[in-house]
Amino acid sequence: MEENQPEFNYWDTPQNETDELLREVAVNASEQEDEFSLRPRRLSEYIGQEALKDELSVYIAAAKQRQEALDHVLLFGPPGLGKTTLAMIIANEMGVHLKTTSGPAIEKSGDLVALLNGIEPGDVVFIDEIHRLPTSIEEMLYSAMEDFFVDIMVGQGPTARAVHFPLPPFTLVGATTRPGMLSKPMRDRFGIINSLRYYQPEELQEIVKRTADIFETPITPEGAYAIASRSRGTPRIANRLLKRVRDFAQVAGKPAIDAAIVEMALTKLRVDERGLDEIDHKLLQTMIDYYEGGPVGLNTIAANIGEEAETLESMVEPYLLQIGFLQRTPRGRQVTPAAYQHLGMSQPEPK
Ligand SMILES: Nc1ncnc2c1ncn2[C@@H]1O[C@H](COP(=O)(O)OP(=O)(O)OP(=O)(O)O)[C@@H](O)[C@H]1O
Repeated sequence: MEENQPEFNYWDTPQNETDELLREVAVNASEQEDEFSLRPRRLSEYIGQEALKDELSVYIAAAKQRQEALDHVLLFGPPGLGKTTLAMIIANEMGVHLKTTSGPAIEKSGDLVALLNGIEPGDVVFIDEIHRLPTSIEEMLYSAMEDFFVDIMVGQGPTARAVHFPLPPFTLVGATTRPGMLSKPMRDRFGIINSLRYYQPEELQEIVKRTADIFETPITPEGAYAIASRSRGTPRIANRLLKRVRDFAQVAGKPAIDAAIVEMALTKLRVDERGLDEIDHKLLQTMIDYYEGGPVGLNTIAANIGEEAETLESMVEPYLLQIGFLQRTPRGRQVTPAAYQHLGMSQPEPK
């Protein structure tokens, strides 16, 4: 660090916007309280993703033995598969603090400094939706990740000055649903890169049973399996469906959640036996009714059904691709024979 550069204290800088940031964190915290209590806290309680868990447990043990910060970790995969939960577990297993934020919440260099201010050696900093960081912040992160410092400009015009902000070694855990949108230099700075895959129904069944235990709600194995098989391979959806089915079971005076009440509740919620909901049906039906099943571009589909193309691409389409109901072709998306069959429709003859 150059000698004439003053130590920067974010909290003393005029016009800081930390209040805004803290308010945002408080709102998010109350929304996430319920989810937080469902999150497993140790790697051994985290169900499924066996290969990823095996790998991580070696890296964590090695880093702890060397008394070093864990290498930076990049997790990618569709929403709700447990990336945030894993970041919390990593911090827990390493025995360090966790600071969390998301890409869109960091707009200015001051936001990044506020995030990194006060971290202790080895701490975990979690950035969800890391692909949505502004480019200027991403570039500042390079030095933070590689050499543990950030340089920022403070003030404007002739009084502007660069301030060097040293950091202790820390672990950045980045999560993204869109790995392709991450720049190569950013990607290259992560030592551990791993994807999360959709869960098998048996794994989700275990997650549902675990959550039902936490809620002290009796559930039969068949009931748990019925929820699991309609949860699009996604724990967050499994937990959400369980909460709704629990309401139906309670009002119906059922002593335990069984397959019959799941069937009744999920039919009412318009979740079909493959876990497709209204938006999936709307997407497939629009492609079939107006575009003979495709190929048709995602933007065109999005405009037709009144959804953002990005929402379709990151939240809706991955599961439809995974179960083979949609196909990506160079000319756009195409509905597959399996989807026609599921919808009880016959596929038009190719022209
Ligand atoms: N492997 C797992 N075992 C048990 N519960 C899990 C597992 N993975 C996720 N969950 C539960 O599913 C919910 C969603 O997980 P989480 O928020 O970590 O997903 P995510 O991938 O980070 O999603 P997003 O990226 O959208 O934040 C949480 O309530 C968590 O407790």
